[in-house]
Amino acid sequence: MARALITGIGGQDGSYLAELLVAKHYEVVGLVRRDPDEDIPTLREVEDRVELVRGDLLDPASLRRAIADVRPDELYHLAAPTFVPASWEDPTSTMAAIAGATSTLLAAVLEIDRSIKVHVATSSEIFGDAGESPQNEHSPCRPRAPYGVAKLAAHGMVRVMRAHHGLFACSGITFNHESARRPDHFLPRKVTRGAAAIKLGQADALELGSMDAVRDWCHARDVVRGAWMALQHDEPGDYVFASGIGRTVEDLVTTAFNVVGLDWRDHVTVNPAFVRAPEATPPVGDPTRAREVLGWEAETSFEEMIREMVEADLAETAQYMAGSE
Ligand SMILES: C[C@H]1O[C@H](OP(=O)(O)OP(=O)(O)OC[C@H]2O[C@@H](n3cnc4c(=O)[nH]c(N)nc43)[C@H](O)[C@@H]2O)[C@@H](O)[C@@H](O)C1=O
Repeated sequence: MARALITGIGGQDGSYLAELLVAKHYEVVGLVRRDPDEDIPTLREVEDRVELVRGDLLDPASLRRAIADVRPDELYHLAAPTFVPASWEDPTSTMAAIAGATSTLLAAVLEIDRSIKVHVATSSEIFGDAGESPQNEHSPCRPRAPYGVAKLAAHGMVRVMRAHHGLFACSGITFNHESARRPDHFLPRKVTRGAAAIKLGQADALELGSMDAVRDWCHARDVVRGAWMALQHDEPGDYVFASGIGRTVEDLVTTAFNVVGLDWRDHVTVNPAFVRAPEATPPVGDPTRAREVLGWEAETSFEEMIREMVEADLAETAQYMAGSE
């Protein structure tokens, strides 16, 4: 039985990956920052089938210990701070938690067991003002925020540890990926939750930022399947995981409000507090390499994903309303 260690198992991506690996009969161990005995709602489907160990991205010894104790065949490094604007508030700990932790894990693999296959979740934020769109694995990288700089350092560490030491290490350059497990400070969940609340009379307005910003959204389930596929290939490599389609915030809002049969124009207002500096290069991914080398493609369409999220939020809001009656 293959054994996998997932950092960030309690997050959106970690929980979907845990479900995938459990279904494939892996022994799954997850690294969590909090008390492993605490309830982690995202892991309800697999809680009896995964083991949790404690570790903190800012505590290198805890990361090394996890590798040494678990001795996984495959390491999926997904844990990281993820909200891009927050990286401006504390660039130093952003670098430590993303670039520092990735270096620590790769060095630990080298020292403890260099046969461990490693997948590191990086990000489309490494491209920033790339000057070309869509972006592929060879596009220029000019990140625009400390988060992207830190992810680019992590991506670079994967590449040099692979080239210099021959580690089986892969960087998954993931564009935006979503689900009903996404926290609602990210746009898609904020919109689907807002549309559900408005539909059920729990709110009447939704404040957003830039309506014309472009993103390439796909489902988190698809992205984590790509991570697994990368580690099953004969050779390690880097892959863009994306739908390949750019959509605006307005497209997303329209799709979500259509699910509940409302016109977003009656409810959405722009709050400058949520507006970010416009991007010169639209972040849209070119997943050709993942498709040609791994046979990967996004299976859930954008519309299906948004519908799934809105329906989950309608159910959750209705449950909350029933509980507070
Ligand atoms: C690939 C990358 O993907 C994610 O980062 P993100 O793209 O910053 O995600 P988001 O959902 O916060 O913003 C998406 C877009 O939506 C615009 N937008 C408009 N109005 C609101 C608004 O009200 N809230 C938010 N959050 N965004 C808004 C906002 O300006 C931006 O253009 C993370 O997973 C990150 O970890 C990662 O790696």
